[in-house]
Formats: sequence, structure tokens, C-alpha cells
Amino acid sequence: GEKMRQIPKEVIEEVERLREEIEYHNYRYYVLNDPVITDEEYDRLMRRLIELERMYPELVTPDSPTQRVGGKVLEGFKTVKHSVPMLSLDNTYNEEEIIEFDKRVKKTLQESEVEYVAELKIDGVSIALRYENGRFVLGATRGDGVEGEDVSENVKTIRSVPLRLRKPLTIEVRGEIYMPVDEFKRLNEEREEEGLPPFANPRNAAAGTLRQLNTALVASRRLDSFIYYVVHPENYGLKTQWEALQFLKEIGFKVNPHSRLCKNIQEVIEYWREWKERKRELDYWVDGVVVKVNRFDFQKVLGETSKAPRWAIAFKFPAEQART
Ligand SMILES: NC(=O)c1cnc(N)c2cc(Br)sc12
Repeated sequence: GEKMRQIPKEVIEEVERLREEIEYHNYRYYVLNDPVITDEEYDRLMRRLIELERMYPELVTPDSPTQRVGGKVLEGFKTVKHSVPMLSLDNTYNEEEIIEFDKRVKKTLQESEVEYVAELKIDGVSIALRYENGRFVLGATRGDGVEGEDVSENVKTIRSVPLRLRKPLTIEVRGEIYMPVDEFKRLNEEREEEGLPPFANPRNAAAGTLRQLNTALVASRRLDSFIYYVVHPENYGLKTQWEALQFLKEIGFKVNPHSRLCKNIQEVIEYWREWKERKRELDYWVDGVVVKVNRFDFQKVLGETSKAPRWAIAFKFPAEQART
């Protein structure tokens, strides 16, 4: 066989340094929305890495930032079993029902006051992301909750999804992949020009994109992410959902900035009223608020049914007339 070519040490070092640097600037730009270099400087770094990986293909790794531009056409998606089922949420539609939820929670816990975390319910596609020693290894759709589709190659093209965490953790997290409204509008204009039917809404556009077998096409569309859930949070010393959200941000995920820690259900209702009106300020669609008991020990006591947790519920916004 071909003799294993010796790769100069300085090349290996330059490739590793470029990767770290590029992923750091990705994090600054797409997660913190606070870049510290210009696009030209970023492109120069990326072009240099692409050039070195072309000269030394054996250096390419699945979590290299060059994998974000796609370029594979997949045969299909493998099925993957979720580590723990991805549950859905029961719904409530008005203040009376959310107060009933609070009463049930307090009764089961035998607690007079229960803290909640209120989080915007993103109208997108649920996703599970797995990392081994800090490196991205799997992106899976929810599917039927027990099994989903391995859409890793497509997820890699989503700039706000880190390919390497800021800590070398082996962890699974969950969240939502969504299409920003202005990207949704641009894409539908493009489809009209191509004589293709427009997507009905950003959720369908995100779902349709994530199911594409041509990864370059996925990379050409601006999908984004919000991560809001740590699988087995006790393994990372986390005691509450509020801590979990800070932890997710610290290790490199994009976390929705509008979540609120509520000391009781009244504050949840105030949050819901506020965002029922303010949601049009957002550049993504939301269809309600997810209300979660904050303490993980209380979540454990409350448990879950086969379909949904008893410690969380969706507090939906009133359905509007069909949105334009
Ligand atoms: N913040 C959250 O927990 C959240 C946000 N957006 C969503 N579409 C969902 C769905 C489930 Br299930 S949880 C959740």
C-alpha cells in the first residue's frame, strides 16, 4: 500500500490552530452575535484551512469547520434510537388552565410555592445533539420520540451548532432547529422564481430543509438553533433548569435570551402576557411559552407519562388569523 506520507509537524499544528480559531469566531458571530474579526479575515482563515485539507486529505476530521459547507449527497438517513425518549408537551391555552397545572404540581409536591422557568416555545424542529469528548458526533430528529433520523451531516452546516464544545464533555443536549423569518421569506421568493411551491411557514421550511439529502443545499439555507435541555443534568452537577440554561451557554450553545426564572405561577402568567404581545419583535416564530418546574429533584418526583412530562407544560398563545 501507499507509504503513509509524513505530514510536516508544522502543518498539523497550523491545521489544529486554524480549526480552533475558526470555531471560536463561529461561536462569537453565530452564538454571541458579537464578532471580533471581519468577514474577510474569517474567510481568509477558512480558505487557508480548506487549502491545507485539500493538500493533506488525511487531516480532514468530521468535526472540521470545513465540513460546514456541505457537499455530500446522502443516500438516505439512518434511524437512530434516542438515549432517553424525546417527549412532547401537554398544552394549556388560558390562565385558568395554567393555574390548574400549578395546583396539580403543588399538590403532588406538597409544596406551597414552586419556582418555574418560562421559555419561549420555538416553532421549529426538535433535535438531539450528541458530543463525545467535546466533539459533535450525532444530530437526530425527534421522529416518533423513541427513534429519530440521523441528520448529522445536515446539522453540521448550522453555524450556531458547535462542532466542538468549549469543554471536552460527553453529553447529549436537545433543542430546536428553526428558520429565521427573513430567511424564510428569501427562500420562498427564490422558490417562486423557480416555479416551486412556497413553504407554508418557517417550521415546514426548517423541517423540509433538514430532510434534504444534498448537504450543500442545506448549507446554503440559513438554519439556526436554540438549545434548552441537558440529558442527565445530574451528571454535570446541575440542580435546576435555570442552571442548565447557563451551563448550555457556557459550553458553547446558542440559548434563547428571553427565558425567565419565575418565583411562582403569577410571574409565569405575566411573562406569557408580555410575550403574547412582544412576539412580533422576534425574527423567529413562537407559538407559546414552555413552563418548567425549575428544580430537578421536584421534576423527578413529578415524573412523566408515556407522552409528556408532568413537570412541564406548553402555555400556548391564542391562534392568530393565518399569518402573512
Ligand atoms: N424551551 C423549550 O423547552 C422548548 C422550546 N421550544 C419548543 N418547540 C419546545 C418543545 C419541547 Br417538547 S420543549 C420546547
